[in-house]
Amino acid sequence: MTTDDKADRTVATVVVGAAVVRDGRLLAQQRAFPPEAAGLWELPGGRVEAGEPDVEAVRRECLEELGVAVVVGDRIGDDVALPNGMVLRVYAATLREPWAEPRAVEHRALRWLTATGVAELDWLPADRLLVPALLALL
Ligand SMILES: Nc1nc2c([nH]c(=O)n2[C@H]2C[C@H](O)[C@@H](COP(=O)(O)OP(=O)(O)OP(=O)(O)O)O2)c(=O)[nH]1
Repeated sequence: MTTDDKADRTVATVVVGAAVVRDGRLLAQQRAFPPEAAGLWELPGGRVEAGEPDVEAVRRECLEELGVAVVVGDRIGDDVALPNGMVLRVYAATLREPWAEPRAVEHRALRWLTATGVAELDWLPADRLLVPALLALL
């Protein structure tokens, strides 16, 4: 086995998050499970599948979780290490149809946040580290 093979095996799984902004507000969603995360807030997103480009994963997760199509923009902030060995990587996004209304398909609630709301929300720990980068979008 070469050093490169070993490196490939240790690449962390990426969880993509979408920082969807409309009219100066950021979209956040409240987790319904697992019990230790229920009630905390996160960005729409999820695990990138094998061979899937990050941008495609952001589009897929937004369709699955919110029922809306998004246009994916720049990366936001740095990758954040998650406790389970994965990394959270966030991309800016906008609704492809600005009038579309996202729905909480798998989550407890959705909220469009002002800057004050972003600063004060009960985020998952990894997302809390991204708050300065998220505020810069608003
Ligand atoms: N989607 C999302 N996951 C986050 C964020 N912050 C954060 O720590 N996570 C964690 C929670 C989970 O451990 C992991 C992704 O979980 P997920 O349930 O969204 O992933 P998934 O859609 O691929 O779901 P599944 O296959 O596990 O059912 O990343 C965030 O802002 N968005």
